[in-house]
Amino acid sequence: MAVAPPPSSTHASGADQPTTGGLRVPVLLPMPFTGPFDYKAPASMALKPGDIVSVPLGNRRQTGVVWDTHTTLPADLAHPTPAKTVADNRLRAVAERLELPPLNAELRRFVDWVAAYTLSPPGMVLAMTLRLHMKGATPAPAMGWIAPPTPPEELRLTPARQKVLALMADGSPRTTTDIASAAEVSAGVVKGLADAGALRPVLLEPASPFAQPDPLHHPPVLEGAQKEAATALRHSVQDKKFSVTLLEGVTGSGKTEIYLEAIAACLEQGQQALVLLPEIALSAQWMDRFTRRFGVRPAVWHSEIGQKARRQTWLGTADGSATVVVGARSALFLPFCNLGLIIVDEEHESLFKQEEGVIYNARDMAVVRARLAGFAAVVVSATPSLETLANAHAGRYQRLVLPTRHGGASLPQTHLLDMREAPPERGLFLSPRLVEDIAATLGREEQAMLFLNRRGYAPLTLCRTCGHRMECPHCTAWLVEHRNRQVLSCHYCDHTEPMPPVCPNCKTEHSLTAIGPGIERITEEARQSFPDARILVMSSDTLGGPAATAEAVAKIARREVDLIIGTQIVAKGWHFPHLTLVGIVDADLGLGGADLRAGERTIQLLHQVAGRAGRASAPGRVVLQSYTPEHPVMQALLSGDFDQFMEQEAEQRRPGFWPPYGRLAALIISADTPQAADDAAARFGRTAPYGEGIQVLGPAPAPLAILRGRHRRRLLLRTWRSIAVQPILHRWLGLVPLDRHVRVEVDIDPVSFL
Ligand SMILES: Nc1ncnc2c1ncn2[C@@H]1O[C@H](COP(=O)(O)OP(=O)(O)OP(=O)(O)O)[C@@H](O)[C@H]1O
Ligand SMILES: [Zn+2]
Repeated sequence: MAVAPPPSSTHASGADQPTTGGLRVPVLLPMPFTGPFDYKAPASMALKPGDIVSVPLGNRRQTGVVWDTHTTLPADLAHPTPAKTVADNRLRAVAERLELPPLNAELRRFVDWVAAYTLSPPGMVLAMTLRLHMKGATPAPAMGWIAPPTPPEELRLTPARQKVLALMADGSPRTTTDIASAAEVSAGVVKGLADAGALRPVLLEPASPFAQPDPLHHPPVLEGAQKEAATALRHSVQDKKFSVTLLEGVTGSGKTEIYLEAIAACLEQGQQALVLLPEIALSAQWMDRFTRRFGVRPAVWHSEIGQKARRQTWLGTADGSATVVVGARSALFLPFCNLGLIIVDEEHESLFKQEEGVIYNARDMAVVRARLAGFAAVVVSATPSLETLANAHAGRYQRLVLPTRHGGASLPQTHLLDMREAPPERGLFLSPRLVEDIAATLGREEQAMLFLNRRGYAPLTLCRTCGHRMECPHCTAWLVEHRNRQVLSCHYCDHTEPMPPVCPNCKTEHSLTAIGPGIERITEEARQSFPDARILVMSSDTLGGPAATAEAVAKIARREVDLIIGTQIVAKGWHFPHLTLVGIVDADLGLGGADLRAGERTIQLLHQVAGRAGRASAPGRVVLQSYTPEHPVMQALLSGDFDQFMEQEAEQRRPGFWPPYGRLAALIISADTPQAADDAAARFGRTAPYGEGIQVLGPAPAPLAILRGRHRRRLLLRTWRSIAVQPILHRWLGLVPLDRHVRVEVDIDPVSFL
């Protein structure tokens, strides 16, 4: 049941006063309300903006944050909510100020900004910052022992006891466990000494779990372009001003090595650094690299670290003890107290876009956080997005380029295999020429990799008798066969069903047929072609988590694997020195559909996979299987001229004001019934904004017309770059009353058009 919130008052204007004394204070709660609520602050609490407090809400207690009494948003984004002032005598009082570090002004402004930009309730953005359970968040201090200057007179001294007293003679406090292991005695000895009065209990400061990275631990030797780039990055950090730098370089050119120098500069000036990776769970090798450079591991933030680690890292960023954090996009909302640098590695990755809840792009919001707080951001890629390239061309971003691979390694040679000329045998998917190439590679005792971005055995199951297709009952999607688990499953929702023995439509037996390949099927084919090869399959189905991934990567490095078969996981920045051949099973996949960025995204992904080949002394080869070798994407992969391809992309997008030359915002309307969805979509269509430089496309059924049982319609607002979409959207949304069953999602700068 919904709790009736206390009446709200968002102070759209007002003096910039500290909210001390027995006053009313606005408190932002991590919930989908339009703004903060007013509470009464007992004078004794002396509350200030940023303090984390517990307040009554309905008949519960809720954690919230004392918010600012005025907004600092630019006019484009400021969206004043009508202030409904509650009489003083009806205000409820703040219950308690929690013993937690307050959220600083920088972070509060960032929360407001992201909320306004994405049209999300500010409380939902705050929720991403407060995502730890606040209860009991201060860890209990540990107990330890200290030796008094003189031991008690009648102490019986055994050899074990002497060892302990010798250890403790330096006067430092230690825990029982530490004493027992350092003096090589049992815990009983420690207890005996304590009982005899030879050790006294002390409270230990809660130890920070974060060791400090040492910028001088193991610096690399840099020359030429690497040295220039590292120097430029160091300077932008040392400037302590807002700047964005694009660090662009071919795969294996040392981009990671170079941006670690920016982190070193940041550490040298006593500031914190944040590194955002698209898939932190896959970062085993990255962690090792960091450790080699700085001597210790960084703090890590992603959805799979436990509750305790989350709490420690959250507190560590707030008190400054966590100096370098590497994380997934949500790390952007950690309460850093002294952040001086954000790095976004693989900035072109669509995984930086969060598609649920608060819909935001972590790459873009990282730049916003850097701008609001005045420090350097670095975005890194071998194949930068058109958005970032346009920013570099316009001079908004500094651009640094590493043109060659490190250590004399050459870029892999690319071969286009025209599948119309060299088709595989019926029912198979690897061209005989690719099979020969793999055989030759394995014969030289080098490693090969097959890439196909499709999980499971087959993307479609069809009845040969009646043509029935196995579809998800809840989504507009085919069911994907997973033969290892003997199920059909939907890749858009949780639906999974056993493989039926007969066609559910015509009841014919043995008539259901797998159409097309997934990596399970490619693995089956590879096992037949290379019965002696040691094959490792890498996909989210076979790699349970970060530990399993790390183990798989270690196996490859130890050369216990000959052939790697994987989905996009294999593209992720790995450095496999013995890998010399990469075969792309279906280079055309991903080019179908009407996605604005299909070409750009395909070239980025395939370039990255290709970049795994030949990173050490032996030269690498990449074989692309394609039915459309004349396609500009294939030709660009063949020539390696990424810049020219991106220029052509730019020319195609410019005239129609497609991003980055215009702005997009999508409305996704969903409802329980097609009728309700159509009605609501039509109302949005009728009230659509218009004007010079403003256009609305749709409504139209979404490509995923049904998702988890909800019927979806889309509208797309496209404007000139000079026009802010937020005020237009606010007005538009205000014009259309919706009934309870209809939901509207706003997606600013959409990446997915499904
Ligand atoms: N100056 C250097 N000194 C020693 N080793 C280096 C240096 N520069 C790069 N390397 C090594 O070369 C390899 C490739 O470098 P790195 O992984 O940084 O490249 P990258 O551009 O980030 O690659 P990718 O885009 O493919 O992920 C790594 O093993 C790295 O340790
Ligand atoms: Zn489904």
